[in-house]
Amino acid sequence: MAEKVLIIGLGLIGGSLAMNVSKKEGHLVIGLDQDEKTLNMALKQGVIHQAAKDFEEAVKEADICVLATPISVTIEYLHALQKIELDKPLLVTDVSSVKKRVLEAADQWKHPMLSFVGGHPMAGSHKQGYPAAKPHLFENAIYVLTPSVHANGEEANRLKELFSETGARFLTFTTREHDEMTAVISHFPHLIASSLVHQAKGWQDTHPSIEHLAAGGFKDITRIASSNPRLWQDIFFQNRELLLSMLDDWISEMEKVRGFLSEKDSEGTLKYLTDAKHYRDGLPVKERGAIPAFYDLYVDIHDKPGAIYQVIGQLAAADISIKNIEILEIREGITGVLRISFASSEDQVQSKALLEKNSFEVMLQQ
Ligand SMILES: NC(=O)c1ccc[n+]([C@@H]2O[C@H](COP(=O)([O-])OP(=O)(O)OC[C@H]3O[C@@H](n4cnc5c(N)ncnc54)[C@H](O)[C@@H]3O)[C@@H](O)[C@H]2O)c1
Ligand SMILES: O=C(O)C(=O)C[C@]1(C(=O)O)C=C[C@@H](O)C=C1
Repeated sequence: MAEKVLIIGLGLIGGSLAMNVSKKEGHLVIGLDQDEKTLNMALKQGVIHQAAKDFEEAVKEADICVLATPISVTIEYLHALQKIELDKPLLVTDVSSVKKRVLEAADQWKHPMLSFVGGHPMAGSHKQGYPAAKPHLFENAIYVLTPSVHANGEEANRLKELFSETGARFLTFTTREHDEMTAVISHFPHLIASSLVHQAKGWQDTHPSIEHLAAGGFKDITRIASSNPRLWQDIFFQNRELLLSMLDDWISEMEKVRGFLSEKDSEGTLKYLTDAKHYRDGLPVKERGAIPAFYDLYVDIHDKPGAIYQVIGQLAAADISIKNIEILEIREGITGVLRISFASSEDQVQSKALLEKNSFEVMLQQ
């Protein structure tokens, strides 16, 4: 069914969703953003069909409204929506990383025309704004739906249909389940990543070379510390109670690790690391989220001109398409590691065989 879809907030997430919705036959995408440059860019690129000037007018025109603004702003919009006189039904959804207060606001609605199904695509980036948006951001990602008390299954199905071009997989959870799980696998890790960066920064004065030693491991684990601080401050405060309780658990966990080291408990330490490795290695890899979505190969390369070209040139000659490429670690005069991601395991296995035939050292991760 053709729908008029209003997307408020055309940043990383809203812009990426708009790129998918505007591909759908017959759908009219209306964009609204406080940043005029963003709005103009999206309009110029055909990602939205109309730029709205007035919230109330745009809401009255739409069949579906997607709130893709910072969480506190989304909650303000939810309060504002119930004051608008509508003469046709409006299905509202959001993309917020924390759901408790969002659903509290929507559950309070007494408006006969309004219904709400919360949404949260579990994919993103440390980058922000419309320029970082991309249509394939949600490919293979989990897209969590959290229906409000007034919503029915049909409304969730309308959203699944609306976002069908994203390639995401939909799962429904209660608000509490969602907020607990995202606190564990997204919000708390973010807090730890920022604290690790602070720890390194603290050692910088006494060890000025420390920044040059920050290689693959540190960069991998702290990438998310480069995200938009304002957005994450909002997320931390929206999920404050759960994060406080997780900080207490973490402090006891660190006491346990401290005990292994102070007691020279090598068996305990080995078991701790082994258990973590087994759990981490068993996490699903074909979904986006904590673990990359693609099929990865790790290729050892030498630090000399043309080294990377030799690898990708051979894959190109064999007509194998690469989804992503990243230099994980390369130090002057020493070998580095190239992480190449493929969309299918066939491409991954074929590339491994090809590169090994040409004397590259390759490790496969599935
Ligand atoms: N960044 C991620 O990785 C990620 C992933 C999933 C969900 N989310 C959620 O998505 C939402 C947006 O995050 P983002 O990363 O896209 O941020 P962003 O900064 O890239 O985009 C936010 C957009 O909202 C606009 N905006 C802000 N206030 C507005 C207002 N009052 N009216 C209209 N437009 C306004 C901004 O101009 C900007 O274009 C947040 O609620 C966040 O929790 C983020
Ligand atoms: O990839 C990243 O940079 C992200 O932080 C994405 C991430 C995550 O924690 O996985 C961040 C917040 C979201 O609500 C969903 C996804």
